[in-house]
Amino acid sequence: MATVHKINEDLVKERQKCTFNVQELTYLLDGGEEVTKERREFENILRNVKELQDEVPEVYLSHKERYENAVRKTCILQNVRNDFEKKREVLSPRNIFRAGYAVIKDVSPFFLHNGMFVPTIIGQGTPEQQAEWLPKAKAMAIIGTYAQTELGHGTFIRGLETTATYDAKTEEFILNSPKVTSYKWWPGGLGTTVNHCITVAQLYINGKKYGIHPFIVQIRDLETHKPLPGIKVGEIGPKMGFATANNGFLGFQNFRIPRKNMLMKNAQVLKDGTFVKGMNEKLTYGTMVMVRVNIVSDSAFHTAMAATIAVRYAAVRHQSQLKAKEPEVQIIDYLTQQHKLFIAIATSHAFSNTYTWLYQAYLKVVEDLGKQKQDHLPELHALSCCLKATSSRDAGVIVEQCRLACGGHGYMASSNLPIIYGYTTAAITYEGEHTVLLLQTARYLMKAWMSALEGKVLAPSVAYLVDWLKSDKQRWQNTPEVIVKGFQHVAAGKIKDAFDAIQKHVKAGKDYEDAWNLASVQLIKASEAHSRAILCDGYLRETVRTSSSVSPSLAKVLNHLVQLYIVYWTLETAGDLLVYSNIGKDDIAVLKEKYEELLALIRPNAVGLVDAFDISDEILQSTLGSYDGRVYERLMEEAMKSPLNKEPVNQSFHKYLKPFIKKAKL
Ligand SMILES: CCCCCCCC/C=C\CCCCCCCCC/C=C/C(=O)SCCNC(=O)CCNC(=O)[C@H](O)C(C)(C)COP(=O)(O)OP(=O)(O)OC[C@H]1O[C@@H](n2cnc3c(N)ncnc32)[C@H](O)[C@@H]1OP(=O)(O)O
Ligand SMILES: Cc1cc2nc3c(=O)[nH]c(=O)nc-3n(C[C@H](O)[C@H](O)[C@H](O)COP(=O)(O)OP(=O)(O)OC[C@H]3O[C@@H](n4cnc5c(N)ncnc54)[C@H](O)[C@@H]3O)c2cc1C
Repeated sequence: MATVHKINEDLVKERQKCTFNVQELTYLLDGGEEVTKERREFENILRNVKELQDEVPEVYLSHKERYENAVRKTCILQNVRNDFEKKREVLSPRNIFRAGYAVIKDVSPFFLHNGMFVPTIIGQGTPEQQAEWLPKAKAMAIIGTYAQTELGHGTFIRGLETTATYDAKTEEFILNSPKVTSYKWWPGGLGTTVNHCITVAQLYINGKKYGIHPFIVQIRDLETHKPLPGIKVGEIGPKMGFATANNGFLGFQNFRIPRKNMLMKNAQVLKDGTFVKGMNEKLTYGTMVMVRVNIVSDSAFHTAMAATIAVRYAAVRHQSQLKAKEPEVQIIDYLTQQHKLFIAIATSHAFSNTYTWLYQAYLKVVEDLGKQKQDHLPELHALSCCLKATSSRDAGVIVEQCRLACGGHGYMASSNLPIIYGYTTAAITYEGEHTVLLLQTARYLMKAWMSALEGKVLAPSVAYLVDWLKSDKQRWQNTPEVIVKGFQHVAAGKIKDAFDAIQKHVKAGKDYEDAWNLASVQLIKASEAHSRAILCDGYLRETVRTSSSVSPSLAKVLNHLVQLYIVYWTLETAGDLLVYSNIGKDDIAVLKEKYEELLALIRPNAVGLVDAFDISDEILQSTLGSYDGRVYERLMEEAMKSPLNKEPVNQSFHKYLKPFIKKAKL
């Protein structure tokens, strides 16, 4: 029988202080009681699968062993999931995504299968293609990835070099990787796991180039798993994180695939080689839009993980005295510690709330596209770019801040903060590099500004530009609503400045493209300010909306969190607000006090708030963040698992140290 340990006394006291119902918040964050129940039930089943328990912590395994262990466990996870779904409903993607962390300590080698391969077939395939590939892909009879990036190009996908040349005689495409730079590089699972992939390649028909399109390609034999003739595939080697993601490379040499393997929901190639244009060529980029939306949700989860670890640890950890002769204090009672941590909790809520409305906006665009309507696509693209960029970047900063808040122990692999940092920061680069995505949003903002000047009606997310042009700056008040207006004024002011900078360069004789480049630092600042205004506005609106449907005690806490988020960012961007809004120095002084008040209000609920994220110990994988708070015991237990502690004297002593010391004595 498993030993039941006592819960750390500080944590017991913290939980007693909590002023709201933790369970109620968990249900709210999950999207309903049923979702929470389903999640817990599934996590509970996984907890009891003996084969999923690691005898040796993964960190001590070699690169190869780690990968093999991840594949082994991913297969078990998939089987458990299949059994679960046979008896009950299909698990929600978020719940299966969360459970994955309990099984694979790092990133699953199947990550891209569910994350991009299946969604691309859904988003880019015709009904016939879906009927052919989806059942096999969903059942994992075939396993795939998304192979777009090449050694030479990741951002500029119009520059991809893999070619797909149509041969009308055989009704096939011939895939080739003409140069080393045209090798696919990065796709998760490609190294040694998948047997299929979506390959994004330049289409050629009768010598004419038709741009990039997605193709389904089988790359390995389904029986032997050997690469098919004409395929060169392998793993790219160790990275900063993503240790078990099995990222790979791939090259083609006259590799033939049938015509029906080009995903043709948008553009088509007919048997005779006629190219039929799609409604909008950018719809080929659709999977990326979907993943960017999902990254906002991932960022919320990663932030919640780091916050849970660091807040629980801060409640357990005592260090230094506030007053002489008094006991050492819980480090969570240092205001500087609260400053580092409470924003982590609020940020996770801000991203969850943002994801809720952004995902609905995404679904609406998908529905519209089905009716051949694409009016809201540019706005969704602009929003998904800047919110992906800002949420992943903020999450990276927050996770690192949480690590620092745990002092030396945060640096331990067993805290799990290094792994969380690895996958959080990867998201800043993948699925569209940070700066590049901010610049995509900036393109939209420049057009919106021009439309605003022309008096046109703007899309809701940029409608504030019209208000800003129409009215004088509003009289400042230190209320969340007026502060959000202030963020919009900052965004509008920076958008105007960037626009004027471009115009100035153009007037001085520069090409528009050069002018754009010369103004691009201002452009990304405008995009960042726009993101912050959107995040704060959306978070505030969602909080007001949900507050009416939850208990008053919970509504109060949610209100503290959203205020903290807004006031935190006011103080962080005070310089901008002083330039672009009516805020005064005195208002900032008042807000500094308000911020300290909010920290004090949140303090009794800090542990309750991270408990409400309901991240099980198996998912958290952290010596510092477990529910029972046995921090020191767990650190010691984990240390004892080091292979170096398995023998009293390591052989290197006899081999190297002893002769070395002897020599030194002579
Ligand atoms: C089902 C969901 C349930 C919810 C569950 C959520 C819980 C989470 C669950 C699961 C999580 C799963 C997460 C899975 C994560 C998997 C990630 C894995 C690892 C990473 C994979 C990858 O990185 S794949 C490769 C990604 N690569 C990129 O992103 C490349 C970036 N580059 C580009 O996108 C383009 O090249 C770029 C846009 C930068 C430029 O393109 P270009 O053609 O040159 O265009 P440009 O000239 O600049 O602009 C022209 C015009 O087109 C417009 N536009 C551009 N892109 C789009 C678009 N995508 N959509 C619409 N319109 C677009 C652009 O705005 C321009 O318009 P105008 O200004 O001319 O009007
Ligand atoms: C962990 C991980 C997993 C990945 N998984 C996959 C996968 O499964 N499938 C896949 O296809 N790809 C994958 N990728 C690749 C990823 O999508 C690309 O790395 C990403 O899109 C960035 O492209 P890049 O590497 O070419 O960077 P680059 O574009 O070369 O960026 C380098 C620098 O140049 C700057 N830059 C580039 N273009 C511009 C511009 N127009 N204006 C201003 N600055 C610019 C960038 O801001 C950046 O600072 C993965 C990457 C990582 C790190």
